[in-house]
Amino acid sequence: MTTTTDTTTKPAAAPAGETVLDASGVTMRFGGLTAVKGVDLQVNSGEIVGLIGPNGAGKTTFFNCLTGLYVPTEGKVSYKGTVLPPKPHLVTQAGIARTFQNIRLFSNMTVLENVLVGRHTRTKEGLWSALLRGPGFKKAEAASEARAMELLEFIGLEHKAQHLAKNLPYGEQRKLEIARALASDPGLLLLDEPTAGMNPQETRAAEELIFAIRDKGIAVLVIEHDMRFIFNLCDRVACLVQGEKLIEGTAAEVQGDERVIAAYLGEPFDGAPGAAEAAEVEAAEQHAAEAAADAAGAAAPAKADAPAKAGDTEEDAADAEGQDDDTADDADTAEEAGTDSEPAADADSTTSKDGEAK
Ligand SMILES: Nc1ncnc2c1ncn2[C@@H]1O[C@H](COP(=O)(O)OP(=O)(O)OP(=O)(O)O)[C@@H](O)[C@H]1O
Repeated sequence: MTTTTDTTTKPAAAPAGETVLDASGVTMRFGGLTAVKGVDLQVNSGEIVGLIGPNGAGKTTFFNCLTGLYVPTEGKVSYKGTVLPPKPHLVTQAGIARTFQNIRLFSNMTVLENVLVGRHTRTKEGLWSALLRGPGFKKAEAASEARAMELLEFIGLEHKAQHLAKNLPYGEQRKLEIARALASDPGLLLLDEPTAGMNPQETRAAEELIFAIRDKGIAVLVIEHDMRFIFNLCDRVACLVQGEKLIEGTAAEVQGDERVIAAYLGEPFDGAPGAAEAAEVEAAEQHAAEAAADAAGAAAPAKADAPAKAGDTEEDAADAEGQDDDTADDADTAEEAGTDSEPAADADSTTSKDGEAK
């Protein structure tokens, strides 16, 4: 018969300063899209590290690479010096837990049961043992339940242990997710937008909770869009832009970096990730527009004095009209050509011009 073992022993808290997470050169491609590009990031014990970046910067994809949900195209992820296999359950077993951007509770289970689910990686309950409910199983079950209640007390929800998860207010559901993640006794907790949808009081409470988690010796890596929250909370902040790490530093360093501000405002800046690709696209568009404008000029009736060549505006055409004897014909020609050779910056009109030119 399979024996029941409760492995409730907590992993020893890392000594201060030990590298808990070491991600190096993590790259994730989806077909032609590089969502994460060569990202290096370390998180040390005793630290709260923030990961920020505009929408679509690759933050969640990076989390998914860390937790084995995605197999990175390149790079490796180590936890306390051991390279992690890209399998979520093995990553959890190793000591990394996470929450998700969207709440993923078992809504028809009680608060306590939700936390107990999070304990399963720390217990080994054999099938026979579970079916027969022998003394070993009962002991393990009681230990798990005690630990789950301890966690509920820690997040302030012990009085709601028997409530259905779906009946909790939003802020408490978020807390419960954190308790469930903590139930696997992690050394590193990854939080994906833990305060999304929270009111200011709930956000403040979440901040307190994360500090308390750090004080228990658990390192935290947190994605969040609420900058006040991030800069208040984190010892270090890394900013991703278009999949690349733009900057990493203290809250003050990152907060004051004008490239970060520009990235959030969507303004271009020298050396911005993706800037080279954007410049290539711009040059190609410019080239196509010039070619189309030339073709439009060539397609116009070949009158030596006709003004309707590429780049001429309608005003030019109208001026020329007055200088030409064949006024009616030239006016039509000039109008068409002038309209068709509007400044070449508009990619859509470039396409249609191209079509017409051919
Ligand atoms: N499974 C997938 N298949 C294809 N593309 C994906 C996949 N997951 C993410 N992406 C793309 O990768 C890019 C990064 O997405 P990701 O969700 O990681 O960004 P994010 O920084 O977390 O954004 P947000 O702050 O809005 O959550 C986006 O362009 C997204 O569309």
